[in-house]
Amino acid sequence: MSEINDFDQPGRPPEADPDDTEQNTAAVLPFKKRTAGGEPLAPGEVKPGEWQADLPDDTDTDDETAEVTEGAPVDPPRQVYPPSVAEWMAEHDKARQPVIPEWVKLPDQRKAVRKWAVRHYGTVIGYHAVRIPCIYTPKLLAYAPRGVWRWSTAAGHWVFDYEAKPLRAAAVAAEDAGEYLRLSAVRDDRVRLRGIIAGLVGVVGLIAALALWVMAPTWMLLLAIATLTTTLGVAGAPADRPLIDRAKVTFRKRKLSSDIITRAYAAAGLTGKDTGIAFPRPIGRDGDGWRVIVDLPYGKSFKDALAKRQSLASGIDIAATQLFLDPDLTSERRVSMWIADRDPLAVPAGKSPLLGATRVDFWQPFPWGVDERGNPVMATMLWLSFLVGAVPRQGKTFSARTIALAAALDPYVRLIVFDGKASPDWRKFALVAHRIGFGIVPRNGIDPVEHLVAALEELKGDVEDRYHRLSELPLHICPEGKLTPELSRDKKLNMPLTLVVIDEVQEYLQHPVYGQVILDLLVYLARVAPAVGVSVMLSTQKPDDTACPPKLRDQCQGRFSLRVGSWQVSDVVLGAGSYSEGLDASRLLKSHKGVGILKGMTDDAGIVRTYLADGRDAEAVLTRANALREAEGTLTGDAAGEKATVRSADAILDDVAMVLGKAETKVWSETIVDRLAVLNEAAYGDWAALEGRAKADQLAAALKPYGIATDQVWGKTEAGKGANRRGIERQHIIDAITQRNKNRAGK
Ligand SMILES: Nc1ncnc2c1ncn2[C@@H]1O[C@H](COP(=O)(O)OP(=O)(O)OP(=O)(O)O)[C@@H](O)[C@H]1O
Repeated sequence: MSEINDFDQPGRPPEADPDDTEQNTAAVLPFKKRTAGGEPLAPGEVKPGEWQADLPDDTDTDDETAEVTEGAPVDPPRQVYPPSVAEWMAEHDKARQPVIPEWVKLPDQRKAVRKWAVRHYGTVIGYHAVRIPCIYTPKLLAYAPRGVWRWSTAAGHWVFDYEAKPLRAAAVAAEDAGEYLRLSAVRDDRVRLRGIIAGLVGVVGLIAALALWVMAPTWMLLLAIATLTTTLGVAGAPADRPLIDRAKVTFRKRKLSSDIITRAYAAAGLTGKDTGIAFPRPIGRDGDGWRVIVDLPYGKSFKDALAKRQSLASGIDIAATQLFLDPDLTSERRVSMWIADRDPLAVPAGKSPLLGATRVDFWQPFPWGVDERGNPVMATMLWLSFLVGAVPRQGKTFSARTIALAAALDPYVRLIVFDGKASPDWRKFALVAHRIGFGIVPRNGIDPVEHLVAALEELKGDVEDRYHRLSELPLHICPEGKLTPELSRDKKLNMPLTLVVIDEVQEYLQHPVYGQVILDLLVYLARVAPAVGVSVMLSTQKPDDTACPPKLRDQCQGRFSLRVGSWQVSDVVLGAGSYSEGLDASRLLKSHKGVGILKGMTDDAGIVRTYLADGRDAEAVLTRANALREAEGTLTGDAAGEKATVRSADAILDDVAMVLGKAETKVWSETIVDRLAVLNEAAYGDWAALEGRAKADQLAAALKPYGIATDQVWGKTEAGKGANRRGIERQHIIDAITQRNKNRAGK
């Protein structure tokens, strides 16, 4: 009887018994168990991915006659179904390489490869050209004598049949005279023939050398000497020291194996003793890195792997910035890893291709950057509002500006640009912007904050008007009730695509007087305006609830977060739940300038290394955009030198003060609205047309941002009369105006 070995595997057919089972011919020795990594297994431990058979309790060894009962296996062997034809074809489709590589088809990539080739080979050629006279030539001259010696020795050995010498020596040692004489005769014949050949070659060589010396032009003689010296120098060079230096450093590129990945998952605690990871697809190269698909043990999820990202990177022995984890829609336990050869985010994407563009169609996606693998990322601002957030100096302004530059190069896009920080970054947009303002401090008689409020109110009116007009247009012109490229470019309709850019928006939102008004207007525009071709792009270094309230952030479908301080802030910019999807902008490093995580612009979310357009580039583009707009007759508003005839947003305070008599301490709201309509029919006519309470509500809403209450307490002062009516105290208005004037003076 043979012992049952612990390593017997289920599913493996039983070995046929040897013919003579009675005879004890060999003892079965138990092997030491070993893990995949070669370590001996602890007792009871199982190799990952293997089943351990539950053997019947064999303690009753005294009972020699006990029979092993055969029954249905607890875990029947897994059935492996052959792939269907569709699966087989899909698998082969995936594996097929494109006939023409992608980089040949895409002009951007072609250009990049061309530039790289010129740069790379130019450097290599230059590197060697410098070294030819001062390093390579002296080395060749030094090695040439040894080359002469090596060649002549080799020629001598050949002529005198040196290779057969050991055979002759062996015949002598064996005292085999017959064999020795036979070998000597062969050698004599061979030496005679080879001597003649060598002599002829020598004579021809000498004649050729003399002919060259006497007849050849100097350049040919020099060339011949250089060739001979180089050949002799190469022949004489020591084998361990290269004659030519390397012009490039070879980067560390290790081959990844499943053992390394298994080690990493075990080190990160994602696999247990009895549970291993599986590799549904072979590990393969993907761009400048490796693509590894891993199935975690049952019960573990992508989130677990994400939480252990640092440990996984350490287990693979790479920097955390080289490891990218993506979820897989087919299974919660499947993790797709991309392991870059080196940190791809520290490599800038380079200059924006827009710098060379003469014009852009803003209805089409435009190049904004590249992803971590160098694939182009196209951006679009159609039908969405966009929020950019980051800590300072990471490239927030530059990345938003590249989008605004694309808009500037489409002469039919109206631009409204405000920069809360008044930095030089946006100044040149004055060449094209319909409305523009810098900072929050009034200069040259213009208050940029009031200008912003007026611009947003103007835009709000425009948006409402667009909705009315689009719904009135016949279906064949406006099929979905939405703006179309044709409609947006029809100057008579005056409904161009509009991009509102507000950099450092928190400066405006925290403004003591207009902050609330601006917030309300932006919430309205971000929510309602994209459908009629008006997009809002906001950027902020303070995305928190006070500086940029959630009611505004939540309206932004598109989000872009460059480096932030923590994953919580990253979630604030990118939207709640982004971290659990693997999107965490706090992982980005300080050196990752212009790099961020994009979400919501398209179906895909991921890393974008934005293209660079510096101040000078931006100026060149905007000068071109200005000329383009002038030629197309689309230069409007501030850029066209138009004086904005806008009422300041807080004009309501002055108007109310004006309609209150000096002796009146308190006046009913309805009365004030009626008087306002008389004062300025265009501004307040609609209010006066409202019925009863609606009139008072309208006034209350307009005065609320300035802290003026139109309260019911008022009603109680005149016993019983109009207790539920509302009104205004004159003193409140005076206080608000005083405060407003103080704020203005303090700016
Ligand atoms: N795409 C990019 N590629 C390379 N470098 C970039 C890129 N974008 C920005 N930078 C670098 O980062 C610096 C900071 O950029 P930017 O002014 O846009 O940052 P910011 O986040 O707006 O800073 P702040 O909050 O101070 O305004 C730039 O001066 C530039 O050198």
